[in-house]
Amino acid sequence: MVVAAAATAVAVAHTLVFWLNRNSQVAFLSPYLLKSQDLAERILSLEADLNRQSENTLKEKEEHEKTRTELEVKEKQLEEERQNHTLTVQRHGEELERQSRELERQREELERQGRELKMKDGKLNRMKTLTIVYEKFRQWIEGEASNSSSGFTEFSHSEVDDSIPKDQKYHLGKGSYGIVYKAEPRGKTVAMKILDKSSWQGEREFKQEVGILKRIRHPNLVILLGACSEKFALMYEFLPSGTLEDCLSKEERKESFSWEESQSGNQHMLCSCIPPQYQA
Ligand SMILES: Nc1ncnc2c1ncn2[C@@H]1O[C@H](COP(=O)(O)OP(=O)(O)OP(=O)(O)O)[C@@H](O)[C@H]1O
Repeated sequence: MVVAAAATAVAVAHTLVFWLNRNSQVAFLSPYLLKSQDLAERILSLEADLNRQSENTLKEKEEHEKTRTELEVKEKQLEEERQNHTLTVQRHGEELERQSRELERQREELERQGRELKMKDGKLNRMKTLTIVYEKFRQWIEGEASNSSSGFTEFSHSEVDDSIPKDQKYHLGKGSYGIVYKAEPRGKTVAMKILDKSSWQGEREFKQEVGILKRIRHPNLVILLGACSEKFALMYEFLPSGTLEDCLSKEERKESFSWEESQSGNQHMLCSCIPPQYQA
């Protein structure tokens, strides 16, 4: 505004000087008018400087604004990257924890399988020993001379039928394979077991079994005195002292045998049946 006013004043002064020079009437005013012209030019130059500076400042301001915006964008990006990084680290941590739990579970599973294998191994070894013992036992049975079965009697169908007692008091008990009676075929007291036919495959199997049983001699086993293959009947020597259960309860042994105990019992009994030369 000031500059415009000065410029106007200068223009007016010019016109006035021009007009005065032409008319040669106020020549004495010329030095002042010239000074004021200089002043006006300097003002114009200053104004131009100011305009330039103002433009520069504007440009700088725009640059500054641009840089600030860029910085803000970068800052935002960095923040997003930081958050993403934090999330990734957190996910990795969780994944590591999950993997470590899984490893721990697999380790425990391996340990459990190891224990199971050890147990199976032990059982397998016992079974192997038992198999060897049974095999030796079989060899012994097959190799035994038939004279060991001396005293064995084949009974007829009718002899068995006739000796089955009607009185319930001669009914000794019932096992998994049949009923046992106290009977007296051919005047000899025996425990006669009539096998349930459904529990046998047939006569051939029965005869095979009898062939083995009649050869066995052991202090803890009853002797098979006779049989009848038509009736599936087995005659054992009669034991007057009651059942095994009675004996055990007398000894107040209430707990049952474990699998291992019964197997080692079987093994011990079989071993003691077999002569030393056949033993494993
Ligand atoms: N030789 C015997 N002398 C006296 N009683 C006997 C004789 N054999 C068996 N008994 C009686 O008959 C019952 C049944 O015997 P059995 O041999 O049929 O079966 P278990 O040995 O008791 O069982 P499982 O057949 O299931 O092994 C016995 O509990 C016993 O009371």
